[in-house]
Amino acid sequence: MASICHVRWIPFLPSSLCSRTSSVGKEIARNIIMALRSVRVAIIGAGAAGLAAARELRGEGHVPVVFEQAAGVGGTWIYDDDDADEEEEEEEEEEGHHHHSSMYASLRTNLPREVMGFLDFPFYSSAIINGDPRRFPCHEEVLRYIQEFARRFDLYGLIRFRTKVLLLNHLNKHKQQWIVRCRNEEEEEEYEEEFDAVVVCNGHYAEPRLAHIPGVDSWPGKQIHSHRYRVPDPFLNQVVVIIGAKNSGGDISRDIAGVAKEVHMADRAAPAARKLLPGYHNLWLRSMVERADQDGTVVFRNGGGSVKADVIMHCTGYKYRFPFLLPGNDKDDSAVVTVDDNRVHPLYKHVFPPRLAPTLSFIGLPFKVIPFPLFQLQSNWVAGVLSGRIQLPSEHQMMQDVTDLYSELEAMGWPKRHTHCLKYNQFEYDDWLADQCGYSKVEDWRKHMYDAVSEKKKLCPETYRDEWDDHHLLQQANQDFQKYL
Ligand SMILES: Cc1cc2nc3c(=O)[nH]c(=O)nc-3n(C[C@H](O)[C@H](O)[C@H](O)COP(=O)(O)OP(=O)(O)OC[C@H]3O[C@@H](n4cnc5c(N)ncnc54)[C@H](O)[C@@H]3O)c2cc1C
Repeated sequence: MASICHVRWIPFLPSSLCSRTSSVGKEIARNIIMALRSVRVAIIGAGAAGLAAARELRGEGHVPVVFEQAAGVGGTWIYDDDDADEEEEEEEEEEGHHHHSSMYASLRTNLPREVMGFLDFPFYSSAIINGDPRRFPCHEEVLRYIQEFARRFDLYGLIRFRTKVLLLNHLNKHKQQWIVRCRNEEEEEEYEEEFDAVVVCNGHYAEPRLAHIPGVDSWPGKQIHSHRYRVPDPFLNQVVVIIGAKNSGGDISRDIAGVAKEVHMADRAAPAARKLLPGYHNLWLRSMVERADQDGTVVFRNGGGSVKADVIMHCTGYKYRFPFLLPGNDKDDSAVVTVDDNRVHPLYKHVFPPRLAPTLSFIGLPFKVIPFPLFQLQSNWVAGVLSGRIQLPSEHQMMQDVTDLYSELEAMGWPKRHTHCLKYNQFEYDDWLADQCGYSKVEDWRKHMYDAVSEKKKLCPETYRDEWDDHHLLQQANQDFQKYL
């Protein structure tokens, strides 16, 4: 690192740290004049993760440049009502146009705004006309919030819009610097630029993962993935089988039930006997799909019956994809990272590939988490490691940590594809990061509110967004937010 970086005196603390310092942070504050390295960093993506990274990196004294293939900030939250089919989308991708977002028209957040927002930039309801003041607002409100974050922290000037990163390559055999090859859509030109480090924030809700259904190739109906779902109208009077009953599956089933003839929501955890959902005459919970037949029938597992269906919709999640990384060869260790059954390997604490740390990092890979605060903590960690404020263990120790994690997951019977799922330990992870960064731990009210909402969602999937009983937590959150006004 030393040969490629500029050493600078930085007489201030990293941006968001100022307001959330723990005793470790105060210790850092005492040594307020620190010699820190400043590096030029390429950030791929201007979604919530890329913006958090840009803010933290600049706050630490680095020089970030954000590459964004779309024309605006917000990533996933930019709703796009064009329901392009697969072929069209592939063509668009080849031509370098930005990928399709996965938002659908009726989407409301599945987290309350208090929980969802960045740690020191509360997600208040926007005061603008046509704003959505609800606790679980529509997607437009989230986009406005992200845009406001970019404005408030003056990030727009760091972003090169309509510029897609095509390839990342090492500058030399010591692998200390990166060449970013990109294409500017406006100028219709490709160019290369050198950076000391790269932070990958390209999101992971764009590459659909499909359920394997025996016989589906000769089944005559239509298959789509929730990635392409926008509005219920095309499903008028149709019989629709939805695979997956998590956030998207649950919401889209209810959305479609308003117009479809029948909706059958298949879920791994559902019992064999079909169950009509309360409040509906045409929406059933079914066991998982066993096979699809040539005559249009879809058969459910465990003797769960069958139905003649027009459409199968896969609400089965997404795959990690980094098309700008050379695939390399896992055997001779030349691959930057590999993606095997949705495990991005090897990554220390889901962020740094040990061999290339800290010049390459990934923000936002964990799922089943509260994303924005996690992006902020990971970004501050990366910024601190790049400047030398925070130390990483040796490459060997980081690899050992990765191996230990895999052994733990295996012992728990956890599938490989859930390597980055932090369903049971997100707060432990967040607090570990906070500790590294000198932040205070994630607020207790946020943790309790998240748990309370998760429970309520399970019990009352129809109403959890509009009825709640966590008033005391809400009060604590609002009190806490006062300090950021
Ligand atoms: C349907 C749906 C509902 C959700 N609901 C919630 C919710 O209620 N609450 C919540 O907190 N989270 C929710 N999420 C999770 C959401 O994805 C995260 O909140 C967050 O927005 C992800 O941000 P990101 O920056 O990691 O990725 P993205 O928002 O996907 O941003 C990635 C950016 O990288 C750009 N990019 C990708 N490749 C390149 C390239 N090669 N060159 C240049 N630019 C590139 C993309 O154009 C995009 O702008 C939801 C996600 C989905 C799909």
